[in-house]
Amino acid sequence: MIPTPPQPLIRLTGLTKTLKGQEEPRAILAGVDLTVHAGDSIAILGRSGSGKSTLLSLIGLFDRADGGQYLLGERDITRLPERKAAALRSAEFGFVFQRFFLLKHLTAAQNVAMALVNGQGWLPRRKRRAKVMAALERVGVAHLAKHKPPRLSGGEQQRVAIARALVREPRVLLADEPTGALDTDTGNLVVEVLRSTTEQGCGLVLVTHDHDHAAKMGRVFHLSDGLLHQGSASARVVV
Ligand SMILES: Nc1ncnc2c1ncn2[C@@H]1O[C@H](COP(=O)(O)OP(=O)(O)OP(=O)(O)O)[C@@H](O)[C@H]1O
Repeated sequence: MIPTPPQPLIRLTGLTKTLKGQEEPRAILAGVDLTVHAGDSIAILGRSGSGKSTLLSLIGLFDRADGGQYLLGERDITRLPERKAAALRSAEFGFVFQRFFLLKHLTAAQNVAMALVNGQGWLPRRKRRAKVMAALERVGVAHLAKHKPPRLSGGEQQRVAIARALVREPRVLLADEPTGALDTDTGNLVVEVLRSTTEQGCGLVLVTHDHDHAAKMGRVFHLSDGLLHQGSASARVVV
């Protein structure tokens, strides 16, 4: 018997987004196709303003596409109303940004625990603690659980932010320039940490300007003229 291929986590087909400002409407995404399976790691490269963050915000349900189709598993969520989108966003996605957005008066563990408050109500203390410590452990900073952000390096803070994104066990991690504020070595470490999350079945979509970081992902796409072109990290699409 031929095994059935696994169901994709995400399937985007012909996704479009046009900006309707005061000037002429401008197509930012002109028909994006992308499939993400469990355990996939995907890099999206592209020049500044090409629409990478726009695409990530559509995938993460911060915004909705104008056209095309967005399937999450088998569910069509192309035109989901905001209330439902918010619930799905916190249940299914983890987000990592260039800035860490940690609360400086809370410890690393408390920062990670904050993500559990909104998503799952208050879990019993012991369960909450176990989840928080497991997330910190996963990114190699459990020993810093009691430290507050001002005492942590940039790379350590970003790892705490990744733990915060992982603690609700998202199906997909969306990272927008997560190494933008870090030096080269620290950035490399953070990319390794992000890549390692896919070993436990998380899907990862990384937006980056760094071709070396992109090359560490399983698939590399270039966004240009509103379309995703699959290629290698070194192949620069002429725009
Ligand atoms: N809310 C908005 N209002 C007006 N223009 C916007 C808005 N959001 C994005 N844009 C424009 O849409 C285009 C795509 O922006 P986007 O941030 O997605 O690009 P990007 O590839 O992520 O860029 P960068 O690499 O510089 O972060 C840009 O020209 C940007 O100026």
